[in-house]
Amino acid sequence: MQIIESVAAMQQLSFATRRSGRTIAFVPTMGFLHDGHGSLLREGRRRGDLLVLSIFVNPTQFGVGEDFEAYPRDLARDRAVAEAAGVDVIFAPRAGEMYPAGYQTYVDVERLTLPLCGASRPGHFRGVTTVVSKLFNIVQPDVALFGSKDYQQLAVIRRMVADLNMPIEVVGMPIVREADGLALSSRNAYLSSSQRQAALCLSRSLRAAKELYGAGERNVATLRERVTAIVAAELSATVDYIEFRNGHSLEEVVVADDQTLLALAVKIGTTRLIDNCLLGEG
Ligand SMILES: Nc1ncnc2c1ncn2[C@@H]1O[C@H](COP(=O)(O)OP(=O)(O)OP(=O)(O)O)[C@@H](O)[C@H]1O
Ligand SMILES: CC(C)(CO)[C@@H](O)C(=O)[O-]
Ligand code: BAL
Repeated sequence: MQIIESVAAMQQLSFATRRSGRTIAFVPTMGFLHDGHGSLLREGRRRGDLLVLSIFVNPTQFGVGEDFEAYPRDLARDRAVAEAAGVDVIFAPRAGEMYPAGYQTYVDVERLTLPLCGASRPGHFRGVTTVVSKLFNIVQPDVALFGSKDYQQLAVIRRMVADLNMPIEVVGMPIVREADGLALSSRNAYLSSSQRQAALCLSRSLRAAKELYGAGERNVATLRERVTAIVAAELSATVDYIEFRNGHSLEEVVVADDQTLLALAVKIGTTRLIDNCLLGEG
């Protein structure tokens, strides 16, 4: 496994790989790897000849007062996880090379970025689509893999790839959870053990909404009441949003169907966690 920090060296390897007729699978991450990343890497290993993992804590997608500095980092551990997953190249650029002095170009997806995390984190998706475009230009993947834990991010990237005619297959992967339901997330590392217990209110409330939906409830107001009650029962939980949206357009819905996305963002103490499900799935 190679570790490449230079943009030029990564680009050279990508072009050489494609010229030789080999395919490239790409998993972009911010590091501090867990088995959610592991599932993307395993699928990437299956789909490409060269498997590239990027590790870059992207400053442009963090707002003022967010956790850019505190974001967990452990390159030594990530190396071991990547090696075990069969990664060929870790691309870990420095921020100064991705955003040198004079940098002023951004990619913006319009409507899909307005609600949900886009509303709570102004500028977040502009940072994501910008860095992902740059990474795509550097790594030149045939296929790129993203997790549906970040459901809106996946939808926004699919839109960007279609709108900008990027010749890349975007693959969305299911959410990997702990045995008790908690969605794996690098930010879970911020939680104390009591907060870790409280954080189960996210997955528990998704399950309850799915059960209610499965029993025939279609009224979003009723479904929302159930979810809100479960989250509100946790003293350390503060709701950022509880939203029922069309799983494709992300427009708000009042009558649920199988394609309705239930998306949550909840702060446990100061740690903001997200989770989601489609009401008709599973
Ligand atoms: N539990 C999970 N299951 C499947 N994919 C996941 C999971 N968690 C993260 N991913 C995916 O891994 C990729 C990299 O995400 P990232 O490095 O931000 O990890 P993260 O755990 O989501 O971190 P954060 O704490 O910032 O939410 C994204 O495509 C993301 O959707
Ligand atoms: C896609 C991504 C690597 C861009 O920085 C990030 O948003 C993430 O880890 O989901
Ligand atoms: N997992 C998406 C990256 C972020 O929260 O900034």
